[in-house]
Amino acid sequence: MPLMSAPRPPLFQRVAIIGLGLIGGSLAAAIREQGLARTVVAGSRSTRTLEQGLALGLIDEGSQDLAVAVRGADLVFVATPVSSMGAVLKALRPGLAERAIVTDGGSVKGAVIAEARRALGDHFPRFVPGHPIAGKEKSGVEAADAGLYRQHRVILTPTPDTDPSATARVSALWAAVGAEVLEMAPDHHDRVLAETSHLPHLLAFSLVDTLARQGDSTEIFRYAAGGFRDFTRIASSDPVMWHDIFRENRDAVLEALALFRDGIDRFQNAIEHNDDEALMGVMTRANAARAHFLAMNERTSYTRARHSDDETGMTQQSNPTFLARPGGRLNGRLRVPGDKSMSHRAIMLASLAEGTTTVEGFLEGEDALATLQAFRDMGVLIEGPHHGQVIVHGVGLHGLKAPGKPLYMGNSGTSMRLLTGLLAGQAFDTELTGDESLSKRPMERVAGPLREMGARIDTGEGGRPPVRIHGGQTLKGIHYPLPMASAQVKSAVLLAGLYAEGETSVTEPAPTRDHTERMLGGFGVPVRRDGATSTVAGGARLAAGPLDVPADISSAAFFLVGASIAEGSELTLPHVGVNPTRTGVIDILKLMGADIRLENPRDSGGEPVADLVVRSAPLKGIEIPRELVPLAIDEFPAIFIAAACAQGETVLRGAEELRVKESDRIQVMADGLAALGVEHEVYEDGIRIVGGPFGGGEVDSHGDHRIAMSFAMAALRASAPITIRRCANVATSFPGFAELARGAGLDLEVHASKENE
Ligand SMILES: O=C(O)C1=C[C@@H](OP(=O)(O)O)[C@@H](O)[C@H](O)C1
Ligand SMILES: C=C(OP(=O)(O)O)C(=O)O
Repeated sequence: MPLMSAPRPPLFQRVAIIGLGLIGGSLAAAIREQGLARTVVAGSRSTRTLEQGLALGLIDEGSQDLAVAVRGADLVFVATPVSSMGAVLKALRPGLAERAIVTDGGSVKGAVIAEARRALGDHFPRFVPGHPIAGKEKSGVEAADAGLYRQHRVILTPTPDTDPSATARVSALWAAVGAEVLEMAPDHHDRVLAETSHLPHLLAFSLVDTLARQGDSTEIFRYAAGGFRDFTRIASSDPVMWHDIFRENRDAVLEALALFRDGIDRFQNAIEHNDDEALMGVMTRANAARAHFLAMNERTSYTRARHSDDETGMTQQSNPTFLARPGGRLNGRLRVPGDKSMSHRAIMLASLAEGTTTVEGFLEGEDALATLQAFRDMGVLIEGPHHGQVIVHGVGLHGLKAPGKPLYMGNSGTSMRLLTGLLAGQAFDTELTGDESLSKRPMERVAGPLREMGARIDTGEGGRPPVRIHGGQTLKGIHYPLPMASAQVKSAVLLAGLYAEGETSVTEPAPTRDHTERMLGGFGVPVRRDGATSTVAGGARLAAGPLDVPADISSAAFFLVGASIAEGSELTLPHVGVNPTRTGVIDILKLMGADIRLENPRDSGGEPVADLVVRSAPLKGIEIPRELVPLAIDEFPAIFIAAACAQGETVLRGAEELRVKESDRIQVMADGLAALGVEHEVYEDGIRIVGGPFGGGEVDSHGDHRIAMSFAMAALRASAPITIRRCANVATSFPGFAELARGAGLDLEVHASKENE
C-alpha cells in the first residue's frame, strides 16, 4: 500500500524513534514510505546519526535530549540496545504525553518489561513490548530499509497490565509496514528466541572463536569451505548487541545451551560407539524437521508445516488458486506418483516388521508423509523419502515407543483410521489429531468395532477427531460384519487383530481395496480369505522385505478423464496399480465409451500393475452399476467431469460414502458443476448429471484435492477459464500435479493466495 492515491488520515500524528540504527531507521523509512505519521522525530545521543537521518530524509527533526524528542509524540518506538533500555526509558519519561504509546524493538522481553515497569511507573500500561524479527548483518542508520519488515514477523508480548487499545494500535502500525504480527507471552517469547536465535548465534561465535584460537587457524580458515561459511555467517553480527542479549536473556539461553549439550553428547556417544542407528536417527530426524520448518517459512502447503501452524498460529497458510484455461489436449507418457493407500500401509507394516524394508515408489505426498512422521514420532528410524525411496528400520510388532505429543494426521483419513486400529493394541496411550477437514470426519466407525475387541478409545464431539487411544488393553479377536463398504474400517480391525488373542475376521458388504490383506501376506502374515471374509491371527511376526509401490490409479484417473474428453489426446500412464478392487474407474469410463487399454500387465510384489493407454473418445451417459461404486470411490469427482462432457445423462446412486470424504463430494461437486452451468440433480446418495457444453467460472474446492484436480481437467472442455480456489491440498495425494498436467498439455496456472482454509 504505497502512499499514492486517495489520502487517508495517518495512523499517528507524531512518531518518535529513539535509537536510529538499522531497526529504528528502517521503521522510520517505512512510516515515511507508507505515510503513516505526519511527523517523524528521532532521539539519539549521536549528532552524527541525527544528521544522517535528516540527510537521508528519514526524519523531520532530531534531538539529543530524549525527553525533548518524545514531546508531543503519540507513539514512541525505542530501538536502542536492550541493556540501555531502562536508562533510555527513564530519560524520556518526563517528556511523554499522557496518552503516548511506547513500544520497543528489543530481542529480549522479560528483562525489558521489568525495566519498563520501573522506569515508566504509572505510564507502564501504555507500554507495548514488541520484537520485530528482522535484521541484517549490516547495522547503523545508513543500512535503514523501508522494506525490512515486509513479510517478517513481529511478536508483541503485552502483559496483563498492557492497555489492549495500545496493543491494537502498535499491531496496526506493524501490519501497515507489511509485517505479520503475532502475540505471545513474554517468557514464551524469550524461550523460543533463546532456542531459535540466541543459541545459534552463540554457537556461531563460539565455533569461530574456538577454531581461531588454535595455532593453525589461518590454515583452517583458508581451507574452510561452504559448511563453515554457512554455519558461521551470523558470527559477523554486532558483538555489543549480542553481548546484551546473552546477558538479558541469561536463564533461557542457559537452558537452551543445556539442551544442546545433551544433544551433542548423544552425537559424540554415537560416533564413539559406532552406533550407526543412533547416528542415522539423529540426522534423518533433523532432515525431516528442517524440511518441516522450511516449508513453514516458505508457506508452502505441507502437512508438517500446517501442523505447526495449527499449534502456534505462527504463519498464515498460502492456499493457491488454479486457473485452468479452456482448450488443449493431453499427450505423452507420464508417470503419476505412487499409490497413496499402499504407501500408508508400506510404512505401517514395515515399521512393525523385523528387519529393514526398502520401499520404492513411495508417494511423497502429505497424507503418506503424515503416516511416515507418525512412525518417526513413535521411535522408528526411517530414512528418506528420497526420489520415492524410503528405508524403514522395523522395530517389530511390540517395538513402537510412546510419542511425546499427539500424532498429527493432517488431511488423511486413512492415516487416522488405520492407526487407530494399530494403536489400540499398544502398551502406551496416543492421541490422533487432524486438520479442519479431517476433524469433521466420522471416527466411531473404527472406534466401535475396536471397543468390541476390548480397546479403550475416546472420540471427540459427534464421534469425530481427536481420537484418544488408551494403551495397555488386552484385545480379543472378534468377527465383525462391516456395516459399510470401507477398506479403512476393514484395515483398522485387521491391524488391531495382529495384537488380539485368537482370530479376528471381517466380512464386507461389497469388495473394497484389499491392499492390507495382500501386503500382510507379503510380510509373511497369512490372511485367510473366504468370500467376503478376511481373517488374521494375533501375534504373528512380520518379516521385512523389499516393496515396490506402483503409480496410483486414483491419480491416473484425472488423466484418464482428461485425455478421454479432450479431442486429439493420447496418453500413456506407465506402471499403474490395477488391483481389481481399484479399477472401477476404468470399467465405468469404458462403459461410457472411453478408449482405455491395459498394456504389459504384470505382477509387482503381489499387486497387479499395467501401463494404461488412453485416447480421446466420445463419451455417453450411463447408469453407473452399483457394484462398481466401492471400486471407484475416490474417482467420482473425476467421473462427474466425464459425465458433464458425455452425451446424455449419467446417474450415480448408492454412493452416500462420498459425503464423508475430505469434503462432501456430492454437494461440493454439484456446486462446482452449477458454477459452470452443468445441469444436474443431487440425491442423498448420488447425483444425476446431464452432459453438454459448459462454461467457465469460479469453483471452490473446499480444500479437497480430488475436487481441485477434477475441475482443472474440466477446463479442457469448458468454453471459458475455470478458477479453482483452495488447492493447497492437491499436495496430499498428488505433489507436482500442476507441472505434470501442464507438461501433458493442460493450460494451468497456479497462483499464490493467502486464504485460510
Ligand atoms: O483404505 C484406504 O486406503 C482408503 C479407503 C477409502 O476410504 P473408505 O474406507 O472410507 O471408503 C478411500 O476413500 C481412501 O482414499 C483410501
Ligand atoms: C478419501 C480419501 O483419502 P482419506 O480418506 O485417506 O483422507 C481420498 O484420497 O480421496
